[in-house]
Amino acid sequence: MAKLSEDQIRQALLKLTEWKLEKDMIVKEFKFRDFATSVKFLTMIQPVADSLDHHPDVCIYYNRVVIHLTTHDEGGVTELDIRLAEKLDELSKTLTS
Ligand SMILES: C[C@H](O)[C@H](O)[C@H]1CNC2=NC(N)=NC(=O)C2=N1
Repeated sequence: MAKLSEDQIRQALLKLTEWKLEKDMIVKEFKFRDFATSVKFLTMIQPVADSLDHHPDVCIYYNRVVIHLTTHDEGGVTELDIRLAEKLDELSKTLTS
């Protein structure tokens, strides 16, 4: 899948919640009530990432989960990153509401 231009990425971010463009990645910090919920979020991400064959870079800091998305094979952000970001936003809502 082809790398998106900066304009295309910024346009795509408009339909996402609180994702930022940082160099060749899009980044978001998700906040949960505790560490168990952070870990649960990660376990929910795994099947989605495997089904898309697209995997996030993840850091957990107690109740915060920082996700970096990029397409390693292309060296930048592609439509796959945008698709995964949308799915992560949906998943996170089931844990915070
Ligand atoms: C062989 C496999 O399809 C590739 O290595 C996939 C796996 N998951 C991936 N995830 C991400 N984020 N970028 C990739 O380029 C990528 N490539």
